[in-house]
Amino acid sequence: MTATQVVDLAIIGSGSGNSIPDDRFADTSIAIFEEGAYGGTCLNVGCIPTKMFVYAAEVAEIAAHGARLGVNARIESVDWPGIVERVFGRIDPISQGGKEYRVDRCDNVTVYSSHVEFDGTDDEGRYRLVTADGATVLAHEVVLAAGSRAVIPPVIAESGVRYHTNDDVMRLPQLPERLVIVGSGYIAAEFAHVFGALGSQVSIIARGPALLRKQDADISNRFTQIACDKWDVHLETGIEAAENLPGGGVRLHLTGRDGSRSQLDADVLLVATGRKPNGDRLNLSSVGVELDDEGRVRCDEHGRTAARGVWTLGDVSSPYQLKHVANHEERVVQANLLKGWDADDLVAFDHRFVPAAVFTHPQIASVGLTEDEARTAGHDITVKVQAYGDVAYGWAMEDTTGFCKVIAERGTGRILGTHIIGPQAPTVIQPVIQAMSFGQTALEVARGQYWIHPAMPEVLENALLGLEI
Ligand SMILES: Cc1cc2nc3c(=O)[nH]c(=O)nc-3n(C[C@H](O)[C@H](O)[C@H](O)COP(=O)(O)OP(=O)(O)OC[C@H]3O[C@@H](n4cnc5c(N)ncnc54)[C@H](O)[C@@H]3O)c2cc1C
Ligand SMILES: NC(=O)c1ccc[n+]([C@@H]2O[C@H](COP(=O)([O-])OP(=O)(O)OC[C@H]3O[C@@H](n4cnc5c(N)ncnc54)[C@H](O)[C@@H]3O)[C@@H](O)[C@H]2O)c1
Repeated sequence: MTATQVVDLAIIGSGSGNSIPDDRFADTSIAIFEEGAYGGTCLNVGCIPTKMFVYAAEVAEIAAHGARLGVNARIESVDWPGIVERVFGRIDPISQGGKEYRVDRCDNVTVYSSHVEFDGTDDEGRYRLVTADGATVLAHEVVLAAGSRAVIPPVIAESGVRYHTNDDVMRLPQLPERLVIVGSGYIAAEFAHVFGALGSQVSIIARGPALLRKQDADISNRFTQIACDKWDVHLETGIEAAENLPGGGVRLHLTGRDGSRSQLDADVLLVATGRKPNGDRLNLSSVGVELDDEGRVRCDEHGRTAARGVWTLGDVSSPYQLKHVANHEERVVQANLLKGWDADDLVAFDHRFVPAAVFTHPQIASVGLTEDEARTAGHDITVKVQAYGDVAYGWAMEDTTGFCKVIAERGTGRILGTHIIGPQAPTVIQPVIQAMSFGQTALEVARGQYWIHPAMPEVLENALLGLEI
């Protein structure tokens, strides 16, 4: 495509950005640019496929540990290629269908399947967008919804070693016998569970003294203990060099905290060392849009950048790299586009109580401040840690490691944070997210409603009741 198209609105990225055009934009001419799989990270290489693998891993985990409950089960085999086919046999058509819908059924939308960058503005102040395959689009307004990408540490990137990221590890043709994961955050914890439960020997290389260090310290410590018991975890370990082994496989040369050196061989290397916002690949300086010190596009609480008419949302600019946040920001920007740049009733992002979950094993969920953050912020706090094993459903599961930790303000009972590690943690935590969002105190949540007996959320009810307010 080489002609110049003029549009009212350009959207860069088809993840959450693809949800902007709805019936209210029927009279708006729109260009959507997508250089990768249509639908973005969450659908194609993120939340959705990972959780489909996680669920299979949960089933394997339960079967493997049934004997504890008197159910002697055995995993005969894991059909990895079958799982891959099932997951992507479902997802790929959704991505394809999403693109076809925009191309074939939305007359006001043009999809450009190419990388795009800004090239300043024209004489009329319209933004000039140029694609890698030669198209030029002039847009009155632009939404940056370009997401983020995996960061690869230079020692790995420059070594020439074969490595995978979340982009391709879920499509490996075979389950690797030995998988080494570099990194110790969300992606490392989730894939360690997936591959470990399905039968790979998993090694984790963590540069810090614990895994999931951004979590509350009690959660991070508990998870690290559990992980060290089932995986080959190397804490406080650096990577000095990486190389391909003849005949396949990789070798990492490691250095311990005490300066000791060792080697680790694996069939597959997965890199999970954080994600970088894609704003550095848009030539934003040509239109006066800035990145902050962490590489995120700077914007105000309404999603407006420094360039009039250029809005932003999701991983490319948000302090939270989470799909529910990207979707929320998309709804805010969508509403504000309809109101107009200068409207005095623009909607604002609500980042007050952003929850998150790590779908590892055991599952982890959190909202609000950690205990350390609450103390550092000077709150007078009361903390209750309630073990799953001390409530009825926890007995049923013979759970020995899960707990729910609630942090509240002494005197008022205002809930400041909640952190859960244990079965169904992302589901169990939801009443607290609701309570914090609507300003209910710990006692109001605990005693202002019934809690189904003997269901898992009783662990949360008891934690709330145990606070010394
Ligand atoms: C493995 C993994 C698991 C995850 N699991 C969860 C989870 O369970 N729960 C959760 O809340 N979050 C999860 N996330 C995070 C979540 O996926 C992201 O926060 C979310 O998808 C961000 O949406 P977005 O619309 O901002 O960006 P994206 O969905 O990444 O969309 C941006 C799109 O822009 C395109 N693009 C970028 N630059 C250009 C350009 N210059 N030209 C053309 N196209 C461009 C990209 O190809 C991409 O498709 C996970 C992430 C990963 C990696
Ligand atoms: N369930 C979910 O919601 C979910 C799941 C996966 C990913 N995500 C999102 O995607 C983001 C990216 O995930 P992630 O796990 O890559 O990032 P992360 O920020 O969770 O963890 C990155 C890890 O890499 C380590 N690290 C960074 N640089 C390193 C280096 N040079 N050498 C060795 N280790 C290094 C860090 O210490 C940390 O342990 C997450 O922050 C999260 O927002 C969310």
